[in-house]
Amino acid sequence: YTWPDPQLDELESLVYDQHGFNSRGILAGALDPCSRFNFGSTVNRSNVADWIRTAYHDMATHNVEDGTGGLDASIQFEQDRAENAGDGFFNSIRHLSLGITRYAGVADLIALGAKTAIEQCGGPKVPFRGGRVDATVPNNPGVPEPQQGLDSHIAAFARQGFTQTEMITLVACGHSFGGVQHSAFPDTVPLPDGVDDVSQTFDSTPFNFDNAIAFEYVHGTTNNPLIVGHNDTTNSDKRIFGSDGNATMASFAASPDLFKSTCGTLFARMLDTVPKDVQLTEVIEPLPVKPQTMLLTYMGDGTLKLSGQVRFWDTAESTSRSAKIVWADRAGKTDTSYTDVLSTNADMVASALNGGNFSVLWYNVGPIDKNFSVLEETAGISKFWFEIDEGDGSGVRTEDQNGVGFVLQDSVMLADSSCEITSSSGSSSNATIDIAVRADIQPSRVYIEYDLFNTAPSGGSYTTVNTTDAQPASGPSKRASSAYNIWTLQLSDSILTLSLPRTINIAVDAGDRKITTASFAPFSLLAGKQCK
Ligand code: HEM
Repeated sequence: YTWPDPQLDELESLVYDQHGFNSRGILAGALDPCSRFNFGSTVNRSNVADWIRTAYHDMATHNVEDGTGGLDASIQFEQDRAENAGDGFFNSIRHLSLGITRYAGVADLIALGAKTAIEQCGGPKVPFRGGRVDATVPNNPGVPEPQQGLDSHIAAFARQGFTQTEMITLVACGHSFGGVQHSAFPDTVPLPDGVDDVSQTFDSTPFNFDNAIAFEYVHGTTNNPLIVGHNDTTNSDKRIFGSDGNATMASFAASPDLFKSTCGTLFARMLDTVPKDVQLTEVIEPLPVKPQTMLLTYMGDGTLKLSGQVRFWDTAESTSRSAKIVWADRAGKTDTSYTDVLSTNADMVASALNGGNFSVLWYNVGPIDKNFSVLEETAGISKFWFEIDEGDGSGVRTEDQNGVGFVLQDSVMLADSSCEITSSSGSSSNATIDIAVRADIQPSRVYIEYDLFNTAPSGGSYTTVNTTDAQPASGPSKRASSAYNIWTLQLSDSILTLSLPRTINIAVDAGDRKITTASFAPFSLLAGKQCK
């Protein structure tokens, strides 16, 4: 895709900004190490296993015939059903919902959680698409349970869109992680003396993806409670794995690579099983060069400040490299003076999932100690791009999205006269957000938009986009120019308390056009700049 695209930019960041500088924390941050469990001390439980099981149970209500159900976060309303025994769903959703925004809802975060867990903990690469739509009511029941017979399981997977061989595979892929808990399945897993609860694992490596689930089954060394459980009625993995004479499981026991690649395909199908009217995005690939939070600030002294950061994917640190940003003015023309350095330092490195075998390098726009470039207000900007010289004689490389450039509007932006008033105790702030609107725009409305995090009485989490309108500003501190007019609004910290993440964007409606800025965190941007 081409930058900027607010939804795809956010999804791309959730998928790829996982470790190191500018990492998001919510996903891979909770899987480090893979045995990490945020909700108690039951031996052998993990976030990894809970997130994968949550995605399967949410998807498992899908009906290929009528297109209902699928990965749509309806699991939020289905947790009192016997087929959803255990507290793993509640825990997973509580954590993953911290990441929701108007661009990615609970269902996308559930899918991202599973994808990240699988990849971070030794599993196959799972291509990711976004755009799932959160259900507001429960779906029809239909998650398979261990006491049900083989015919019932074959029928349930067929309803979900999977053949018998795919059923064997998907169960093995999922049960490469985690185990069965006594508290949720007391008839399947007995409680040893001296502990409150226990989880008996499906294989000897419950926190990492590998083919031990198949190897130990085929070689008769398994301790999987759904295979060697004392109560044969609940030995569903035994019936499922043996249902084709062990052919599929034997092939996985013999080849870790076959198991991994087959699981990659089926996990992706599992995550992309959605209600029929949902249109998923393209597969989110990392942008090789990705600007982030590129913001213009109206300085009121004839200049605009351009700040932001740029991520170079699969790029190692190099002392011989020089990199610069170049821009075109509002009229589309460039000039030898329309350029500045990009700068980086040793802290600005990141890496991909699973440790990654390559580096990701971030750069500041402008000198490292400034992190901005200065533009002429009268000239403005329409787009920018990057010129990289590796210093190895190969010449200058231009990164401009195949000639399109990185388009940036200069019609509306934050004004530098914005400031905050911190309460005497320092516990709350009120911000004055001043907004510069280009004088040749006739706005019908100037406002900010921010996501508010809500919890419905039924237990579901969702976001709403709230707005606060600005008014034309007056007074000497609001330095309008012939090129820009100033609008202003008040924003209280308490408004943003429920906002996750605490970011806003400025928007202008003009005619049938809506023009918006990138989102920014107002209070951290103002950073104690007190109103006079
Ligand atoms: C006939 C189909 C299936 C049955 C009967 C079944 C049954 C079970 C049971 C009884 C548990 C224990 C849950 C607990 O103690 O909280 C479990 C755990 C788990 N299941 Fe399945 N499962 C099936 C299919 C799948 C599939 C297709 C996946 C994913 C692709 C999956 C992923 C998991 C994971 C990751 C766990 C571990 C959870 C943890 O350790 O907290 N299961 N399953």
